[in-house]
Order: sequence, then C-alpha cells, then structure tokens
Amino acid sequence: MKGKLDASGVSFSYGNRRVLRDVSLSVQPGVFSAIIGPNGSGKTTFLKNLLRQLTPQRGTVLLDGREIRELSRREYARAAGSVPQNPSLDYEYTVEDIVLMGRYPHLGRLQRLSAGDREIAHEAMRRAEVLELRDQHITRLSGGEAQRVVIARALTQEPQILALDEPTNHLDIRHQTAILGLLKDLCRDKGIAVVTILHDLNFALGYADMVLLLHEGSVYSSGPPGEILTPRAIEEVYGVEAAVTTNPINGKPHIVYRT
Ligand SMILES: Nc1ncnc2c1ncn2[C@@H]1O[C@H](COP(=O)(O)OP(=O)(O)OP(=O)(O)O)[C@@H](O)[C@H]1O
Repeated sequence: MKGKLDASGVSFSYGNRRVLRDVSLSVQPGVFSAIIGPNGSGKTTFLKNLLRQLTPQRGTVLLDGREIRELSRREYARAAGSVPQNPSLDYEYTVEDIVLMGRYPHLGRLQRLSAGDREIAHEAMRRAEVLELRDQHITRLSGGEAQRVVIARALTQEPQILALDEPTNHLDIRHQTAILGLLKDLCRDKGIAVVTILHDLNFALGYADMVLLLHEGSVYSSGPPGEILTPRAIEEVYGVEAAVTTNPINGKPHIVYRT
C-alpha cells in the first residue's frame, strides 16, 4: 500500500537556534500517529519538515522510498493533504470553493472540475459537517466552522497521508470527538496514514495507534500510547503530576492531573 512517510534523524534549526535534534518517525498507511509534547517542543516544526514546508539540515524524509525534496509540489500534494494550525482563509470565496481547491492537485493543466470532483467535495463536506455552510462566505465563519472547512478541503484531496496540526483547536467537545472519530475511520476503512499533533493526552490515548513524544526538540519516547503516556513520562516531560485511571463512561484508561 502506498503512502508511507519515513522521517529519519531529522535535525532542524531556525538560524542558529536548534529546534529539532535527530527526530525519527515512520508514518504508515492505516495507522493513526500522534505527535505530542509541551509548547515549544518542536511539534509544528517537525510536521512542517514532513510536509516539505521546511527542509531538514540533517536527516531524510522519504515518501514511499523517495526523498520528498525531489518530488514536485503537485506530486507531493497528490499524496499528502495538510490541515495547518492557523490557515489563512481571508479570500473572497465560499466554503464550497475552498473545499473544491482540494481537487486541484489531481487536475491536469486547463482541466475543469468534473461532476465526480464535485461529488468527492460534497461527500467531504458531509463528513466534516459543513455541507449546510457550503454557500457561505469563508470570512464569515466561526473559528471551529473554518477549521472543519479546512479538514473537508484536505479530505477532498483524497490523500494517502493526512497531516494535521491540532485539528481539534477551536472545536467544541462534540466536534472534537466527531473529527477524531472521522480520522480514525479514514485510517481503518481507507488505509489513510494519519499524523496529527494533539495537545490532549487523553485523545492521544483514546485515538492514536502510536505516539511520538517530543521533549525540547528530541524524541523522549515513541510507541503505543498506553506504553508511552505513563505518569512518570508526563511528569518528566510536562512537569505535571499525573495518574492513569479508568474512564467511568467507556471503561478505558484515562489520564488525570493534579490541578
Ligand atoms: N519561524 C520561526 N523562527 C524562529 N523560531 C521559531 C520559528 N517557529 C518556531 N520557532 C521556535 O521553535 C521552537 C519550536 O516551535 P514549534 O512551533 O515547532 O513548537 P510546538 O511544539 O509546535 O509548540 P506549540 O505547542 O506551542 O504549538 C519554539 O521555541 C519556537 O519559538
């Protein structure tokens, strides 16, 4: 199956400020990977290195064995869709226009959008729960609505890899679980590789198949969330006392903190 992204030994500096040191992650089809870590630990910078938006000073990022820097922008966009932290959407477009932009990497030069492209966008808007907003002006949406539009655009791209930077930011609790459930379904049913930054450790525990825990730009640990998110790791990385208990609603492990 295609859509395997392998980052190996990635180091990155902004100017002479080293932000990532020797970070590796393998993003696999059908696997939900979460990048976690405190503010400033390098999560967004690492995701941007995976997305070809930044180039590592050391290390490699391979898509199905090919160095991503050697792929054209279009080629990479056909494989990987992204949902940035603060997308700029201040243009004169409707929700449907924005979502349809997800088809552009698949269109040939001068090729027009087909009924099939519109059907894919329609289905993505339905799944991201923005269909009823489709004729609305993008600048008149709430933060959470705009976030769901950007997710619909990424789904419309039909990527093999979906990379998201805090997709639950701005969303209310129902939409948070709806979007994470949708990502989980995409992994399971369509074999998409999902890699997402998450702040809520309980979401990482509940939805991710594997987590990468970053600490000051280095990998503290990586593996199945139940093995990585221990009270000791949380205390060492976040400096917060934590305990793992049981969620009384679903009986699953749940992390609580000293407040
Ligand atoms: N464009 C930039 N130029 C210089 N330094 C930057 C730039 N972007 C980020 N940094 C610095 O790099 C470090 C890592 O930032 P990054 O955004 O990757 O962290 P993060 O883990 O995603 O944080 P958060 O949880 O707050 O979103 C931070 O100390 C930040 O100040």
